[in-house]
Amino acid sequence: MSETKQVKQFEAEVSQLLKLMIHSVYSNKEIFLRELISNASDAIDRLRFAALEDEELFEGDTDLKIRVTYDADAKTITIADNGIGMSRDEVTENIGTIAKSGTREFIEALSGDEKNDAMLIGQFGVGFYSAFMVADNVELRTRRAGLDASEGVRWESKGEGEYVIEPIEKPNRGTEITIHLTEDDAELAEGSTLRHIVRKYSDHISFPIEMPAEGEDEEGEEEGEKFETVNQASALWVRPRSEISDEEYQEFYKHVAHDFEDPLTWTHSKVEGRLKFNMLFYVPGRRPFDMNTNYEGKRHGIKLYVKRVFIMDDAEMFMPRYLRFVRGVVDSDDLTLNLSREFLQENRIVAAMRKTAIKRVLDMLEELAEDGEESKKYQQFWNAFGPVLKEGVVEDNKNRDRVAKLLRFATTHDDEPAQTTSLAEYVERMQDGQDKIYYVTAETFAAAKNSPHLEVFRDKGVEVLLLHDAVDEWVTSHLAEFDGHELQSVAIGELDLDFDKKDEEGDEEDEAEKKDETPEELEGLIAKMKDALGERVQDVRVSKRLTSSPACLVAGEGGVSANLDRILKKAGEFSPGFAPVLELNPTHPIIAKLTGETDNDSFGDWTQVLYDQAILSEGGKPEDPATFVKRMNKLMVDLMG
Ligand SMILES: Nc1ncnc2c1ncn2[C@@H]1O[C@H](COP(=O)(O)OP(=O)(O)OP(=O)(O)O)[C@@H](O)[C@H]1O
Repeated sequence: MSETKQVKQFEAEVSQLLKLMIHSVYSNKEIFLRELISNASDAIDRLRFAALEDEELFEGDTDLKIRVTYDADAKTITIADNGIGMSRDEVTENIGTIAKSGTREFIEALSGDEKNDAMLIGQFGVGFYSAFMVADNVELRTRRAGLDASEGVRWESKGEGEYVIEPIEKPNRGTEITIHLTEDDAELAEGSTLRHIVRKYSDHISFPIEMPAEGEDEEGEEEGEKFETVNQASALWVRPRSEISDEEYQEFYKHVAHDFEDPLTWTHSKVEGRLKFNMLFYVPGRRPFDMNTNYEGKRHGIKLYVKRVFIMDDAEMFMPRYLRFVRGVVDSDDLTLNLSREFLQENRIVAAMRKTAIKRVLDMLEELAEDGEESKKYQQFWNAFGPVLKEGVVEDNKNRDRVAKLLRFATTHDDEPAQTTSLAEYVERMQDGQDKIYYVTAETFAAAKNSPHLEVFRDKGVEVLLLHDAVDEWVTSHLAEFDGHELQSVAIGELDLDFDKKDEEGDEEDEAEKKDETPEELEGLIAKMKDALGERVQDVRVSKRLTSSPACLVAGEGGVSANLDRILKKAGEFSPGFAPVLELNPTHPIIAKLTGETDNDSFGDWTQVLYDQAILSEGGKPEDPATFVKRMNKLMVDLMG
């Protein structure tokens, strides 16, 4: 153990962040206090939880609280808590580095432009380091609960690349942070200012936040020594909704979600049936810096409390994966205090609570999706978390229909990448006699939008959903129908868009007509092409899809689309394989030319090129690109004569 005084360098990322803090033009500097109080409250929560197992950790002091004191002359503010505290290793680990996910993305996003970067601070949230927005020196004294008084740690930094760490004697457990204010921010060290800031941002903290009694107490000879609680000091989520202001809900969100920005919406309910519990759930206003890791709900998902006592962060058993963007608190009166994660995963009470939790979150999203001013917010939600919510169609059988109603898509109706159309809107716009919901899947929006499979749909004005998220293939394979209308890929199976005829002439005649579809003069061509393509195709036939392209590939009935085949292969998963059908557009000049082609080699080249082009045009890659190019060049030279 290194029990000496050491000067250490911050990690490069921390240094960069600190520089940003020190030169910050972030307009809302006072929130540093909210961040430090939020950390203090978490530390007390963690102590109380650890003490469930080992009461000794209280060290005889169960009066859990946070104290904010100040010294106007010395220009300091001190925030002290009697929470869990930190060991020397923990200080180095937590305060010298940033373990937070998304840090790299955040640093990369910094532009050097102060205003822009200040906005990013707001999106990223910097916790402890926000102290450097108002301080030219920060001092932290801490001792981990249960360790000897001699194992206290003092940490100090000016925020300029290095910090000092040394052992101190600290009789009482917990953490004290002293902010040495800069000249510009010195006026913060004043009673009524601090009181105001605490009430504004930290009123919801469930532990008492004490400050020296002042002002009200005119007689106060002992001013400065008497303390009073300045916040409500009760768990916000157990208070009646009618008594909580929007601002309080918003500040509480920032505390639980470690977010600097307001949430988009929330739902708060008290359940008092067979089971008793409180739930408060929020939808964040934007997607976290790194969708993939933070998103998984690491650390800042749902907090579980049992009878007001904090039990754990990320109580993922209360929320299905597709709702992992939800942040908030669950507080049960029925669970016991000593429980493990494993126990909770299997628990009947938890299962019942989870069911209600899902229902509440879906209610909240439905409300947000309803018309009016709120629907803009729903769009904001969808843009941030749409791809995650979509997983619900696959994951949650019971709520599939509810989730389906919440989905939003880009479509050929406006040909814009923004996903704004609901399935209900699509159904409303369906043509007379149309009974299916058509969609195309591709890797990008552009590939979907320009897919040759859409030609006849565009011609006839039939709307098609343009899907290009990887998850869409799974969504469509699990969502067989919506509102009685089957979902149909435009790239799978045969196609019949003659809605009007069907209405007038009835199905039987229509069937008869369908069988008779290949004109005689094309039969020879088709047979020759099948021959030329061999195993590359399952079949060659005349297309009902194409109006301007010469050919396209579609999956046979019951087959997987080319897009899904590519996704599976890329992910190293088994694909049942794409056994394509090559469809031809008999009105295209190339097809007309091929009908009269007598040179077998040239016919073979044309056929292979058509096939490879069909792959390219829907976003795929020819199996043998070099041969494709060679053939193209040969044909071009031939044509040039
Ligand atoms: N008062 C405290 N008592 C004990 N540990 C603390 C205290 N303040 C901070 N820490 C430790 O330092 C870590 C880093 O704190 P910091 O505020 O930088 O980030 P955070 O709270 O983890 O996340 P965020 O940046 O999202 O707020 C915390 O996770 C905690 O382990």
